Amino acid sequence: MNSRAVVQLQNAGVKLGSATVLTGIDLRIAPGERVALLGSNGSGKSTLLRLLQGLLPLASGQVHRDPNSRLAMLFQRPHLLRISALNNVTLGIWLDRSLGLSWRQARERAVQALQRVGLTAVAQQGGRQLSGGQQQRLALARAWARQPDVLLLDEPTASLDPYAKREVENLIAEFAQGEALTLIWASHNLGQVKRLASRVIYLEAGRVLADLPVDVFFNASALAEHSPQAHAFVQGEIS
Ligand SMILES: Nc1ncnc2c1ncn2[C@@H]1O[C@H](COP(=O)(O)OP(=O)(O)OP(=O)(O)O)[C@@H](O)[C@H]1O
Repeated sequence: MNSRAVVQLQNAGVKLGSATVLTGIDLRIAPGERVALLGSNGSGKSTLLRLLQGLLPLASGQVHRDPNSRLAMLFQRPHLLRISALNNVTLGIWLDRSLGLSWRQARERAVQALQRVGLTAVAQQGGRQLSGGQQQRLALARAWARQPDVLLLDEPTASLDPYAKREVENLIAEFAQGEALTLIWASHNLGQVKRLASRVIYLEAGRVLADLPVDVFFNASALAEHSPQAHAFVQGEIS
């Protein structure tokens, strides 16, 4: 068993303004895990992702990130520039000086990334002019081109139609398959969690109330025993 953690939280707490948004979070994520964050609106999923990515300071506790692991994050709505799809990816990875790529190398990698997500045909079109599903694939290409060890995704398919949802989900599954990529993502889609996750974390009011292997989480009686709150949440979602 690999004892290395890509990221670890100990008794972590986060405040936003005067509000305590995360409390007493203990979490250890090993390479290659596919961790889904579940919980109702406002339970703290996005805040936890932003904390893991290093975008938020801790109010209490500790965070350790493996210095050799590269993290990339994808948001619900992609942040794209008013330049071509190809340049959105090229610029994104060229600006990441930890990659140390020349513009030419960044462009070569961007071309490959667009091919991987099936956007070669629209490479010269404005990134913001693409459809919602294409924009999310473009953001995924930009994240993938950085060759991350850990991919953090905040409801990456939430704003997409069912077809685009499945396309983006399939790409995420492909990236995670057979590679040592660690996936951590927030989702409201239980089917997607069943399909992609190896582990499920359930949050309520900024606390982790369940942290279980996916098969245990989706076993109703086992879940009820581990966490009545998580069980009630899942029942509410599927009813
Ligand atoms: N800038 C802020 N200042 C104060 N409170 C905030 C701020 N941003 C978020 N919050 C609060 O933090 C809590 C957790 O929010 P967060 O966005 O992490 O939840 P979430 O589980 O991702 O929700 P959703 O499913 O709706 O995306 C919520 O109660 C929210 O109102």
